[in-house]
Amino acid sequence: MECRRAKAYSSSANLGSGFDILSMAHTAFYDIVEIEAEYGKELNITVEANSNIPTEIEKNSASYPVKKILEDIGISASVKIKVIKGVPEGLGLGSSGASAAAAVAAINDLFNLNLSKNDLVKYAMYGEAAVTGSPHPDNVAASIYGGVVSVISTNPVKVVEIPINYIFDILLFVPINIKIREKTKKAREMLPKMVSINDYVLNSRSISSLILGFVKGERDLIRLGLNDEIVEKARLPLFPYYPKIKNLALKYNAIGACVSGAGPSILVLTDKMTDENKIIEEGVKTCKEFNVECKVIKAKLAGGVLVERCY
Ligand SMILES: Nc1ncnc2c1ncn2[C@@H]1O[C@H](COP(=O)(O)OP(=O)(O)OP(=O)(O)O)[C@@H](O)[C@H]1O
Ligand SMILES: N[C@@H](CCO)C(=O)O
Repeated sequence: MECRRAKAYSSSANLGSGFDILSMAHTAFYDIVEIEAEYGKELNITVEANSNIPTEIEKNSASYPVKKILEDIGISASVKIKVIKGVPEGLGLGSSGASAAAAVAAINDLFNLNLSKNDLVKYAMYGEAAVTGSPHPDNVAASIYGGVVSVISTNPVKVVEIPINYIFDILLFVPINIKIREKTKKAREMLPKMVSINDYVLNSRSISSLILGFVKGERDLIRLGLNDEIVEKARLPLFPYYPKIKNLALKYNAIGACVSGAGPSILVLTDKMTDENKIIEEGVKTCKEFNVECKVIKAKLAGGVLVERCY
């Protein structure tokens, strides 16, 4: 039996107004997916995990993309998938996406499929569909590529890595006593079907400012860009502490703050001008005011998915 082990990092999607477009991989957490396989008469996939995630093939974000790849290519094999969760689930940290990213990278290497990174993203999106009912591409793109990415097309999938020319650190406020079942699915149902032209313009300005800020290495543009008028506002009941945390992050001179993915975690970008300790101290107190216990994780930008042989 051949075996591959892949490691994929957590991610924060959206980055303000880049809903389903922008995402950032970070070193906060990672998932490992090990896949063992041997050719057989028919396709048979089993999943085991070290946490309470579903192990039905079509409901697990690691196994469903693997099934899709092997069916499309026409490979009959007996496949054992082991998911070792490191990214906490349902907290807006791209947990389902990290498993999907690791799984597609492992199966690609195991069967020498030579799929491009965009193909890996395409298949990993099935993992998100399995979990949330919609194949959002942003988390899986960041976990596969690493760094900060922009998904500029989904049909066909095209992901662009954004050159980052400003050095920053990452703080994540992670609520540890909130558990919302099918959180991303619910958060997507909260979104408006129509938006005003005014909000559309404001969001377009923010997204262009953020991308230009990263590329040109201009702090002020990144700060201006980390804003959203549509998605974060519609989902505010899921993270009522967010406006207060964002205000104090800006008060203590963070570069900016936004909701991490569909929440409830909050992403704060900092640099040497930021009073991080104050943000952490007052941010944790703010969470408590809302009866939420927040753990603060410091992280850096992470690289893309890595695959090795299992020994
Ligand atoms: N391999 C997997 N890893 C993590 N969650 C999984 C996996 N397979 C299925 N799930 C289910 O998906 C849900 C987590 O997905 P959800 O979209 O709510 O969170 P997330 O991926 O952490 O957040 P976000 O997409 O906002 O970053 C949980 O209910 C979990 O049981
Ligand atoms: N773009 C997705 C990311 C989920 O992590 C959403 O906000 O629903």
